[in-house]
Amino acid sequence: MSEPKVIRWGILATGGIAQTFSKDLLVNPKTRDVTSIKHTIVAAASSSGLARATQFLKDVGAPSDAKAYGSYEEFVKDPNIDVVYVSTPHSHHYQNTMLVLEAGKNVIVEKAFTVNAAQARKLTEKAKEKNVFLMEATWTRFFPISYYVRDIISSGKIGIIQLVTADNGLCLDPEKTMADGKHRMVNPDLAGGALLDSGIYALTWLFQTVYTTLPPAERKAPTVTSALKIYEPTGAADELASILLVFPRAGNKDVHAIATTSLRYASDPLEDLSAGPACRVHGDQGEIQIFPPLYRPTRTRLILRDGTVEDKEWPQPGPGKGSGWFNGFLDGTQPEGEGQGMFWEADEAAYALIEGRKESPLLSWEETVVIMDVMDEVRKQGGLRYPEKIETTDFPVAL
Ligand SMILES: NC(=O)C1=CN([C@@H]2O[C@H](COP(=O)(O)OP(=O)(O)OC[C@H]3O[C@@H](n4cnc5c(N)ncnc54)[C@H](OP(=O)(O)O)[C@@H]3O)[C@@H](O)[C@H]2O)C=CC1
Ligand SMILES: O=C1OC[C@@H](O)[C@H](O)[C@H]1O
Repeated sequence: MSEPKVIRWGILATGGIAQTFSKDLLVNPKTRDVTSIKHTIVAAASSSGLARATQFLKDVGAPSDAKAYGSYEEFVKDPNIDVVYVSTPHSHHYQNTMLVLEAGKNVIVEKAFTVNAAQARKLTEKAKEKNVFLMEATWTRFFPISYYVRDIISSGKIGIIQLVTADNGLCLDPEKTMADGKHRMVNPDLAGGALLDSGIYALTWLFQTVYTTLPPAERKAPTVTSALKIYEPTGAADELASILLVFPRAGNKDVHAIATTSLRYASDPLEDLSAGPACRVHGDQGEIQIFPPLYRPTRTRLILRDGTVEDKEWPQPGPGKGSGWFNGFLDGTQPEGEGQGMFWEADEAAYALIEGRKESPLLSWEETVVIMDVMDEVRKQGGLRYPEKIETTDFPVAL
């Protein structure tokens, strides 16, 4: 058997999710039956200084020769990096990713991809110009459970899709846990709010079931009707979003799709799945249900009109090596004995690099831009605009 191809990662920013992602990168791929590739970390950069980057590399167990940088600008010049993972707050994605692209490097960017669609378009144009790989790192798309759900729909098992509902509610108690308003979840300067942070997962399920499952030529952007509730303590971030999308389809087969998201209620209040599914894809022959949390679901139920009921569990493989941020990320809990699941998106990037692809068919540049267009429209209808310095497409801008 040939040796696995090693992909050399650079980590831009050293916060919570960067730790989880980096630890997942270093999980042995054989634990998920992947043998053709392997990931390593060759560099990390922190805007907080060299010491922070050095400590980060130690904490995540990176190889001892991985290089620490105290500035993003120096880091992007490192010739040893094959691909960069950008994990700053939403507000910074555009500036940081443009910096990486200008340096001619491949890059994946945490969700939400950018603050707005204009920024998303600029980044895809730049990736095209530089002929490099670019992908929104919405990890859930690349889980085996997502492949399964998309396949169920494409196979026609549940018939013609009529309606999809998806809810991602995070019960964060923001006035208590983020009382000073500086946390990225509620801070307007960091493009905080439910929509961009957790609403993206509800939208991900709508899009990957209704849009991604069609051949690209048949995909049409949806119309948007929505309501937002503003989080009053910080004034310019949303705490609740309700979105109705109508996806046009030929032959009177339009699909209605509803996404809801919140910082105050949980999709699964007892965290035991007793609240039922968080996403339901209704076809005229049955439905596929996905249980919460929608950012990291581990259970599906298929119900067909012929009486079939099929429950499936989708535990994440590999050791639980992450820092434990999900299920509320504030209490540090994580399912015992499970991997986090961030390695799937890294694998997707690795395959693309090896095959010379510049984007992922599971989340194309075009689809990312359409999703950002939807979020722009929701913010427009809800009267939510962030500070100009993070909405701008000017580059470089110091934030
Ligand atoms: N995929 C997933 O499941 C998750 C994704 N995310 C996404 O990851 C991104 C980061 O989230 P998370 O890791 O929780 O955030 P953190 O606040 O924990 O980390 C963000 C990091 O960005 C860097 N940074 C640069 N400038 C700033 C600034 N002005 N304010 C704050 N941080 C700054 C800092 O790193 P440094 O000092 O080293 O430069 C900081 O540690 C977001 O896009 C979020 O939506 C978050 C959680 C889960
Ligand atoms: O991306 C995310 O997924 C899990 C949540 O806990 C977190 O708020 C969010 O940023």
